[in-house]
Amino acid sequence: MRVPFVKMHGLGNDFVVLDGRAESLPPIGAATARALADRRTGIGCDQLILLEAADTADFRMRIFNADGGEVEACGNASRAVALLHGAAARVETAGGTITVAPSGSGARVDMGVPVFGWSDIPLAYAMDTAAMPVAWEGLASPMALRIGNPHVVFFVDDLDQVPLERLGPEIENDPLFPERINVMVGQVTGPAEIVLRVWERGAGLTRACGTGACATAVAAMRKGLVEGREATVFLPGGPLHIEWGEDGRIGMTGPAEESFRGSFDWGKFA
Ligand SMILES: N[C@@H](CCC[C@H](N)C(=O)O)C(=O)O
Repeated sequence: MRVPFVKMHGLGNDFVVLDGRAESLPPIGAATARALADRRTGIGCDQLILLEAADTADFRMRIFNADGGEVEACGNASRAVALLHGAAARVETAGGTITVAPSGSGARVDMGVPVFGWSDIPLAYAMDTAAMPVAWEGLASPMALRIGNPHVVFFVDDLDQVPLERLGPEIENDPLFPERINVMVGQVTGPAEIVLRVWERGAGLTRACGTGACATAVAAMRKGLVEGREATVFLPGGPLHIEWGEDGRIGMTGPAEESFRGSFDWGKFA
């Protein structure tokens, strides 16, 4: 059986998208997701995205990291999926229902409301999530929050000095984070500008993370590191515009692109 796929990306954070909305696909588990995501022997991507029919939204988006783990949210894939769908839509995810709307060569996504409670993120024990009393070498006093998925955000004076490829996996897998965590390191470079590097849970260093950009902008706003409630977050793959409305909801606007379409032999990956 051959299964069609669309290869897409948002700022270089890349996806294999399988569309099971009209005709359902065979069940996908961790091993299949890992095999498809493998850049040497599969199609290759940071996340595998599965679209399914839904009862209470226009459709459902399921997200698998390159390590095979199914997770709750993916900001960049939300924009890619908006482009693929071609119209505004309510999209059910494991992290909550989001609203996507194509805009120019990308999309705006209503990412919902951030969550700051330690047990909701979750952390292993109670602490102040706005200034956590923890450090990994020079990375200290981060903020933890949930944007559908869990993030820990550090701010530093010089991003180039941070060995994220070494500290990222250490922090991701620290017992303080029972569901592991996405690790964001930001440097504020202007009244509404942040430069961000990303270590993603289950995917490692990526060129961009949409939920991570939202988490970092909200953390900077909460800490008073930027002025107002809008910021541009510059990732290795390019910028995202983030607003945090007075109603508590986060808006994310940025590009997405289709790279190519193809099909694969299901039996090879099942
Ligand atoms: N690339 C994504 C986030 C994907 C999921 C994340 N690695 C997790 O494990 O929560 C984005 O653009 O938000």
